[in-house]
Amino acid sequence: MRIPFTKMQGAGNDFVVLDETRASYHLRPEHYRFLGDRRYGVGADQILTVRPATQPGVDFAYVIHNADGGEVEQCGNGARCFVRFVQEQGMTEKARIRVQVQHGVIELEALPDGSVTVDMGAPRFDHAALPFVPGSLMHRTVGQAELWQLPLSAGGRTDTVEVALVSMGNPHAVLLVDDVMNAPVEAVGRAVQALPAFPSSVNVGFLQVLDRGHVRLRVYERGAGETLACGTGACAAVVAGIRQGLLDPSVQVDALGGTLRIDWQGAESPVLMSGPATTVYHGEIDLPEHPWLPEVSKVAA
Ligand SMILES: N[C@H](CCC[C@H](N)C(=O)O)C(=O)O
Repeated sequence: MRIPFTKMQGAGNDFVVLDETRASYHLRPEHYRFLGDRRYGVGADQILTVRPATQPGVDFAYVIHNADGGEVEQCGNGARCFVRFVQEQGMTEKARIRVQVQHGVIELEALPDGSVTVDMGAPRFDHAALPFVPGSLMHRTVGQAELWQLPLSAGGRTDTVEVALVSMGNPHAVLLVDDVMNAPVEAVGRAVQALPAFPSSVNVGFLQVLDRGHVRLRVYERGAGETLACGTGACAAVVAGIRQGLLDPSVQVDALGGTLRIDWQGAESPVLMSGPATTVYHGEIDLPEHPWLPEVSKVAA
């Protein structure tokens, strides 16, 4: 099956965008894995699909699959690319659109300077929202945040990391680090994701606070590994920092791949995210009915 796609990126988090507003391709997880593969397919952290809205007062539906083929609830950098895509494709005349995702509706606005602002909705902290199953894990309270002590066994040693938990529709565990560039992102990220406390896995953020309005962040994402930027991860990290009394309501987030701005007034207010969204190229790909990919474990990441 030959399908058109658009390659896009937001602060280095990259996407394959598919238009299913006229017809569905009826893709399976193996197809999304193939599209996301950087050797056999197009290569991307996530695959974003535009579908017709199924509820009133909404312009489009927005479906997200990680590179591992799994469908997920939300993608912030992808949302900015989503609105850029539907505008460039002439699918809407609006500068501000409402888009339905798994857990609700988000509002996206493309600004004249080329950046895009997204109302990502309010964060949630209840364990069911992630989900998080604490079992016998210990925690302490700092400011408004519960900080959970997670035992990680790596290399025969058991260390403990302390995380704040935030749901942006998708699950995030955020830990504070002194030097994000030397943080053991993959080792700790994988170990946290493997814990039974996270039955649906989790995105793991490594947050370095530079001052009350400026942070550095790296994220080991569920279903994609470390990405150059994570929009929902930036939202979750800033919310976690504000709740611990470390950050002001408006924060510049420096990710490896670019800069995002996150604003949150606390409590039930929505998290607002601003940042870049770029179309890289348009293409077509012959998608095999039964794509073959090597075992990831045998192939260097
Ligand atoms: N890996 C995430 C989805 C993509 C999030 C990220 N790319 C963003 O910009 O928010 C998850 O499994 O929840």
